[in-house]
Amino acid sequence: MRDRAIAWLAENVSAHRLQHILGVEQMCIELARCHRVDPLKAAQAGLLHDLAKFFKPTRLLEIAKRNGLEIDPICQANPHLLHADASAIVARDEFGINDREILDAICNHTLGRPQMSPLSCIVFVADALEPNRGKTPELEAMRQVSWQNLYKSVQQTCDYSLKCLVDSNKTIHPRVILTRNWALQIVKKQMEKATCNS
Ligand SMILES: Nc1ncnc2c1ncn2[C@@H]1O[C@H](COP(=O)(O)OP(=O)(O)O)[C@@H](O)[C@H]1O
Repeated sequence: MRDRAIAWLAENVSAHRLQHILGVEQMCIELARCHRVDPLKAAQAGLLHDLAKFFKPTRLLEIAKRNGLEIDPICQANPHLLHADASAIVARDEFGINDREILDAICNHTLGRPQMSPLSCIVFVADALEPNRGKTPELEAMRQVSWQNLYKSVQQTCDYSLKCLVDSNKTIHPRVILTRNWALQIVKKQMEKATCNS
């Protein structure tokens, strides 16, 4: 499957995006080993997360409608946000992926989702932090956290994405805020527990 997926990606995304995807795949494997998640599932989700990245808005809307996805007003105005759901549909239809957890991790890679699985958390943070994203001190510090605390890393990734969206004057999909609040709540509970035990 991997070779076929890479050949498919080479035809359907840019060389730069393919590098990013391979970086996500590798970081997913390493994070999965670190956080005791199935590395095979993580590798597949990482490799397939951006299959529909270069699909045109009309195609994304058409795929979403055909598959009965709910298209909220923000996705309607910015169909590119549907590339995550569309990638999961391509993963299922072109590559025979039927594992719900893998498909969900692909769907959740851009906006996250409250209560998402550890596998989804891994793909969400790897998408933002894989090495090709750059070597700024902020990203390097976030990478450190990703090995130590997956939920803290989800929260930081949401904060980072929110800052970028505000700075570039973009409409913000509220699901990333819900994801951030969910992860923050978990981190706060972890801290309370650590204080109680000390
Ligand atoms: N919460 C959000 N609200 C609105 N747009 C978003 C949100 N999160 C990401 N985006 C936008 O969606 C696009 C895809 O995001 P992402 O999958 O993280 O892309 P990339 O891998 O290119 O960084 C980006 O252009 C980003 O600005």
